[in-house]
Amino acid sequence: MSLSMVRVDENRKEEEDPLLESQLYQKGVKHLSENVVAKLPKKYIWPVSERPNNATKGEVPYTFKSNLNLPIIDFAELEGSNRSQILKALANACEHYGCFQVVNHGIPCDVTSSMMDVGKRFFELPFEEREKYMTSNMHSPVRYGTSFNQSKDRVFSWRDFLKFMCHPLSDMLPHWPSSPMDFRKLAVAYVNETKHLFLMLMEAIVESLGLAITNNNITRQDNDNILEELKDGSQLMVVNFYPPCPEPHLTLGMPPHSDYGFLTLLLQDEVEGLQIQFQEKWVTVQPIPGSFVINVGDHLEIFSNGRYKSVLHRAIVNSTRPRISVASLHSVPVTTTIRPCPKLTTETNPRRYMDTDFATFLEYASSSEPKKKNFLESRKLI
Ligand SMILES: O=C(O)CCC(=O)C(=O)O
Ligand SMILES: [Fe+2]
Repeated sequence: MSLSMVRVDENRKEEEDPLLESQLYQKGVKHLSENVVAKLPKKYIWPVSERPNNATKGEVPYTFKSNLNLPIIDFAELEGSNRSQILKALANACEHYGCFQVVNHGIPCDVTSSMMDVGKRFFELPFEEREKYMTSNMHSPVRYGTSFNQSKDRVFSWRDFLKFMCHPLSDMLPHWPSSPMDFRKLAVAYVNETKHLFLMLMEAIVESLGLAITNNNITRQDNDNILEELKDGSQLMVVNFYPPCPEPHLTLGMPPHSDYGFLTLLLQDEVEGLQIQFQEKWVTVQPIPGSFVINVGDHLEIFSNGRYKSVLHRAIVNSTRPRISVASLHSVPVTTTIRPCPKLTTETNPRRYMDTDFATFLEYASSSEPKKKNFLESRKLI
């Protein structure tokens, strides 16, 4: 295909052949950023009200730069005499922010940096190699793609991604990319470490909800057996790649959404881009090298009967630096029903969400455009 066919002119009258043009967009933004454009193609231009605000042309759109201190949880302190204080901080973060950063989490630095590095090398492979994993099938164990849902999105997002399922590991592993050659080895180490950290965090979160968890008086009913379910639960890894964008103030790397699971463990490089909504404003999460951003997902909001809130977040892009993030999404097994924990509902605080399961979510996600917290809204009883 001749790229000149989609070269963007001054007035953004770009399309000579809509079919060729859409084929080009389907190849993703890495391809686009390497081949065309001094201006952003129309397909990526978001309505004014949804663009990153406060940015002028050519600037990196750092909205509301750093006037928020996102809670930082020192994971090592959870094991010490400060545990009850840290649990309070955790509860506060999950109730009021839906998000916190974890430092001293115990995952070796070479495991996190190798995952970032091999993710980056995957996106450096020739397109023909990456293309092998392109599919619109949401149930596929591995999926390479662009935007959010490239067969449905009317406006595209400036992101390419690689998603791979991780549970059960031995069944999933043979489907993962075989190139770069060390991809599987490094990703397995990362998957195991993040799963362990997720379970430790959930143990603390269950305790912070007032559900007994001490070794001597743990009761199955109290925590509704949730920790056991999570041990055998689903894990999805998403590597996001955001190349430099010619007009970042007009687009988004990822539109506002909440994650579906219990928690997402997000590893980001040193380039800013993640924003969370806090008190109706978009706030940039300052990367802390080696730390994880932890997002409360919809399933934890449901389990806690609305006490902990899933966080609305999005990614913005910039004109100079590529950015990578790796999200690890965790939940119960795909066949398990998710419902408010009975211990957290009372006559005066009745159940706020109806039963839901993964199948319903996947159905929803593949049939409609993601809009904010719409899925969760559709599960609300009151
Ligand atoms: O890249 C980011 O910072 C956000 C990624 C994200 O929200 C996701 O993968 O669900
Ligand atoms: Fe997300």
